[in-house]
Amino acid sequence: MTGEEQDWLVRANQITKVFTTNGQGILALEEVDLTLRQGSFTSLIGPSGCGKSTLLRIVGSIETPSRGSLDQRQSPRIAFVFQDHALFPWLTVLDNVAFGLKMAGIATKERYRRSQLWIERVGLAGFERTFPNALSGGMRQRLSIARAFVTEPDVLLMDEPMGALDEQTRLLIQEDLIRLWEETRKTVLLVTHSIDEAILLGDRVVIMSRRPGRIKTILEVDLERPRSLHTMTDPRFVALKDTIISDLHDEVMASMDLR
Ligand SMILES: Nc1ncnc2c1ncn2[C@@H]1O[C@H](COP(=O)(O)OP(=O)(O)OP(=O)(O)O)[C@@H](O)[C@H]1O
Repeated sequence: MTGEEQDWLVRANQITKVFTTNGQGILALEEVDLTLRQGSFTSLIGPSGCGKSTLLRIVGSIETPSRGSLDQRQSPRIAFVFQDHALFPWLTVLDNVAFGLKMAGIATKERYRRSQLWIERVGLAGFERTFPNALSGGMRQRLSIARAFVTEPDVLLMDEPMGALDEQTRLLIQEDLIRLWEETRKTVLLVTHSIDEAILLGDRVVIMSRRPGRIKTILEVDLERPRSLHTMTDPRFVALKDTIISDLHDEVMASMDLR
């Protein structure tokens, strides 16, 4: 058996997804196979509209495939981080983080202890009593990350979590995510438009073709950990980026009918 056959946690098999709007069918995904190995970080990249979010939602069981199946091993607990934060504006930072633990039936004292720990880990100490609308975009994103990690999920599904942030804030949060991931080794699927982010964070980068989305290429990221923002200047990083740019360029041009 190969490593992948032994260690998989979630496996999408031959997933096809058709959306029907106004009587018209849109083929979003076609026969996609994707395996998430336990403790691995997978980055998913591809042209706009190729079905990345749809695939992530199917992997997280919040969308159903039209054809194909999803296998999960050991009923993994799944948490999401989305770009729009999905925070509760009427709850403080502390209560936003504690919310998932409350739903899981964790006793008050313990859920505040764990929440406080994660608030500190993402650099929000001192903001426990603040409401989300008084936080900057970067702080809100940190809060979303704390909220996802605090529930100790087996699988973390992140859809463009840093898409709305300015470059400096994005770099800081990428650095935080590298550290948090290297400490916790969650199984992660990250959808991103950023090639740098995909390589910097990922153990492998899955490149999708234009719609209907299929898996075009899977590239292993052969860069040792711990990583930092300086990893981006490593010649292997630059070479990998070059390969991905060529692959994506072909797909984006074709998706716009520019070839
Ligand atoms: N609920 C829906 N109803 C109808 N069509 C949908 C729905 N969700 C997605 N689609 C369509 O499916 C295709 C794939 O969408 P999806 O959001 O998964 O792509 P994406 O690669 O994540 O895009 P982007 O990179 O622009 O965020 C698109 O053509 C989109 O319009």
